[in-house]
Amino acid sequence: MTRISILYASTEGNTQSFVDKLKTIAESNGDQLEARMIGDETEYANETTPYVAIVPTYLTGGTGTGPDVVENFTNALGEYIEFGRNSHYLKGVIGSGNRNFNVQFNLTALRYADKFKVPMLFAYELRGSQFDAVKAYNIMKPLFGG
Ligand SMILES: Cc1cc2nc3c(=O)[nH]c(=O)nc-3n(C[C@H](O)[C@H](O)[C@H](O)COP(=O)(O)O)c2cc1C
Repeated sequence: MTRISILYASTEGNTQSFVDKLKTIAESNGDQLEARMIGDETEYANETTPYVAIVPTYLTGGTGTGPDVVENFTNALGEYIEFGRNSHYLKGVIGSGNRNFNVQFNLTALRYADKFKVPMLFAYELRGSQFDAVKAYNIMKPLFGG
């Protein structure tokens, strides 16, 4: 049995829906998936075991990709990863967004991967399909020894 650990942000429920799909897939494979949502109310804590971050994209400002871009709603997750030694346990980032945003698609996850020097594991759109969730699960599982 593999134990997969996820920290995620979800403002409108799409990422929550994707995480729920991942949980069902993990359970049907005899694995465990622990997922914690990180929001403005979350107390900082020291992570002591590996995890993957799943983050949607909410950006405004400038050209969308330059230095003047502003991250909205998902900052709490980024700050939580920055806290203490938490970034040392981050194994990679899964991101989402809406392709209507063109070059800004999935940009927050790309920015996190760059900032924390971890792989950008997988990207999907909105709630993600069952196929997306299976792919993401298969990419994540080996990172937890599975
Ligand atoms: C105000 C706003 C800004 C957004 N900006 C982006 C963006 O820059 N790039 C992108 O790919 N998706 C963008 N999206 C789409 C969201 O990332 C997408 O709907 C995502 O699934 C939301 O996840 P959540 O429901 O878990 O919060 C934006 C959505 C909103 C409402």
